[in-house]
Amino acid sequence: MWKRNIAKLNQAMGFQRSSTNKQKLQPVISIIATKASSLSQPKDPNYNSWLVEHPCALDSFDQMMKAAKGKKIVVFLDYDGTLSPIVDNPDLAFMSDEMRAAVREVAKYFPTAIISGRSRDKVKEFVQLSNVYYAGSHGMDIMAPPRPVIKSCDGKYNTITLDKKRNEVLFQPAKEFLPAIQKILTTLKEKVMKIQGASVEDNKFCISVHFRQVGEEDCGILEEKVKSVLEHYPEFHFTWGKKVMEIRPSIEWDKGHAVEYFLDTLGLSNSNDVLPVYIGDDRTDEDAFMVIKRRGEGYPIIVSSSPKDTKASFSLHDPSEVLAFLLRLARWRKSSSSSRSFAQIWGVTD
Ligand SMILES: O=P(O)(O)OC[C@H]1O[C@H](O[C@H]2O[C@H](CO)[C@@H](O)[C@H](O)[C@H]2O)[C@H](O)[C@@H](O)[C@@H]1O
Repeated sequence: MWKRNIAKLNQAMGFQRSSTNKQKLQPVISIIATKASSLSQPKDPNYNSWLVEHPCALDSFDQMMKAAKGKKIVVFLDYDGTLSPIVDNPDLAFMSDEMRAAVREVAKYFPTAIISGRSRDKVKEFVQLSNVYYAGSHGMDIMAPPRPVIKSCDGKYNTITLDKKRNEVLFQPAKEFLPAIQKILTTLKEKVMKIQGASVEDNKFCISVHFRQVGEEDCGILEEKVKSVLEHYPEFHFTWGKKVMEIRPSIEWDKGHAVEYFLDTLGLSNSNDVLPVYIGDDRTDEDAFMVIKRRGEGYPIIVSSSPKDTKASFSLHDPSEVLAFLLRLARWRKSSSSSRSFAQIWGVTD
């Protein structure tokens, strides 16, 4: 069983069957040791037919990279459910060291941004990498490369500031909503505290109300409470995520805009040789998938272990497949003709 899994994972990551190189096998062995890989589990028939429409990005890897030859790949990654598995306690959603190493490796060769619903500080604390860009609050809090481009949202939110020390720019299109967000947080915490298992997470420019650990009988009451608070704040709305209600200011800015913003600041928005790869698992990632689809070039990849309605073109079953994909992507780039890193090519420090 072990040997078969190793062979399967090696194949997924593009290693030769006959490879006995200990170093190459190491990450594979540790993946298997740390978590049960989806590759060892049979996939249900519905999933298999869904895969026809959304082929596995590992199986399609060679074909995808053939089309990517000569293009500038830019990598966008969601955090929860993509880089880290979904767990009951949001504070414990750590990513593995293997995943961190894979993201670090990818970011050596391609500009890489993490776009999360979490606060930017929180996701940075989880990821702990200095060679990636971060966007928190579903893209409403972006720390981007230092390009002098000002992107406006409805011509209203030109809030770029220069962080001289880090030499990066901060873009926060929902800054004016901060006082209201603080008020909503306080009220929600008071109300929600009474419901067992519910919790409120401060994501800076948005708020998450978690109900993963709330009994089914209390979920309706929780929803009513959240709605009753929002009645007093018409400039906010809520959306559903994975066992979470996400309260956000109603501005026209989402993960899709964040992708466009990063491409702009990287000076790539008008290039036709740019190929964004976006990997995400949740509804909010669909906005980014749509942007990539609209551009007509790039790979929107959904992480899902069950069939779901999505704008993504490719799929990965779970974070362990994300890990295999990232390792393979870095390995593909490393072995292609030029071994210059993204930092060398783009003139940035990694
Ligand atoms: O955009 P993301 O990085 O995917 O963030 C979306 C939400 O993710 C987190 O919640 C989800 O993951 C938790 C940990 O696995 C899980 O307990 C929860 O049920 C999921 O909804 C995060 O806590 C939220 O604030 C994010 O909005």
